[in-house]
Amino acid sequence: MTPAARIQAAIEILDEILGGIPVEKSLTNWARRSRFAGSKDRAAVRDHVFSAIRCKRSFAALGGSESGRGLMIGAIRAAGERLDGLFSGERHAPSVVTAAEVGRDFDTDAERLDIPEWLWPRFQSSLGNQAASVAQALQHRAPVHLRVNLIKADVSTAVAALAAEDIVAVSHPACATALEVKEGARKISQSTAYRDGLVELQDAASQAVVAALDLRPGLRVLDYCAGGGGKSLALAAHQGVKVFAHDVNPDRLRDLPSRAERAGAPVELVSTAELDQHAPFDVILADAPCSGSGSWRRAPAGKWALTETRLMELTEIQSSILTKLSSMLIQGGVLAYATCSMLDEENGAVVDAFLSANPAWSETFRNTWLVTNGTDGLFTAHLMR
Ligand SMILES: C[S@@+](CC[C@H](N)C(=O)[O-])C[C@H]1O[C@@H](n2cnc3c(N)ncnc32)[C@H](O)[C@@H]1O
Repeated sequence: MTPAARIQAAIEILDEILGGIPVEKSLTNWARRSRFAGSKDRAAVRDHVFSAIRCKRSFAALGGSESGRGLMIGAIRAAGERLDGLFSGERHAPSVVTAAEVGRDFDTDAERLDIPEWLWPRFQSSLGNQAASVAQALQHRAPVHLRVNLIKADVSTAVAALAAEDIVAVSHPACATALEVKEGARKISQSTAYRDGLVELQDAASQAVVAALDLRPGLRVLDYCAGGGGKSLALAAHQGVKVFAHDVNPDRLRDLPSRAERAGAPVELVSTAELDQHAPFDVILADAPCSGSGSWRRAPAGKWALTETRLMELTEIQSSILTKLSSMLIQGGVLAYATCSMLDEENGAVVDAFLSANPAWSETFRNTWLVTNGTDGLFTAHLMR
């Protein structure tokens, strides 16, 4: 496909997404009806689509409309590139840009920074003078990080195994097990290093949330909101630690047994009904459902889907999870609260409200990771009674 044809494909996919079709579904639909597209074409179209969703407000302003075409015109203007070679009207290329398709100046900072207008004041109160740089970081794609699975390999062995398959990875400062992939990211899932369980795809700050726990042999650890199980596997990579994985939606745990098998990291799945018979636990990780604001680079549609009402609902769910889990911990155990959000309402405010309502509890650790430091944005706090 020519560069112009890739843009035309992105325009069609974006129109579907703006019409309400989920991002991955729309990309898959396009790939199915475009058998002529090679893997490089698919990757390039995907990059166009994700970039346009991350920057939906600013590209729409620059491109003159919130349509697939407007977003792609805005993308090209934002990159300072010429439109005429791409919007040529030739075969498979988008039609020539008309005089009506003019861009305009940004109305607000939130529009320039691609944050929903209602959210910008909260973003500023959470992040202070870092709000603008964090919002700018969210306009760009996330790096690819790996976790070295210490059950199978040490860091240098994993780096060498990846290098043998033309995947260049270097240590990331956020966590001792974290690697940042510099070259060959698209080869990871087919690589022997990945298939043999030497490495897992996992953001460095997600690894750091687990590394912040003092995990010793013999501890019984519950990952209460295990989801796909990324953190369960990181927990289970600690020798002698017994990991129980739970999720209110058991479907989300579906792939965890095969992932645990590949990693050589035993994890026991626990249903909601079985929790009481396994309690109390020494450590509970509550990686709570949240806005996902710390991972909006990877899942940018979430940035535009979030509403004030949903944010309020999430904070209520977060608080209720903490309250529920506080009765499942041994005396002297650690309740670790975590989110992949950078909004104070979901982080410090939830923990502070819990501590005010439960004076026997205290906080022993708190940290926030911001996207400006090259990881996803995450928060964690350790609570003890
Ligand atoms: C942030 S995700 C977990 C991500 C996962 N820990 C990981 O590292 O990949 C939050 C999870 O919480 C689950 N969840 C939502 N509401 C819940 C609730 N009330 N109790 C327990 N889990 C819940 C969701 O199904 C979702 O899988």
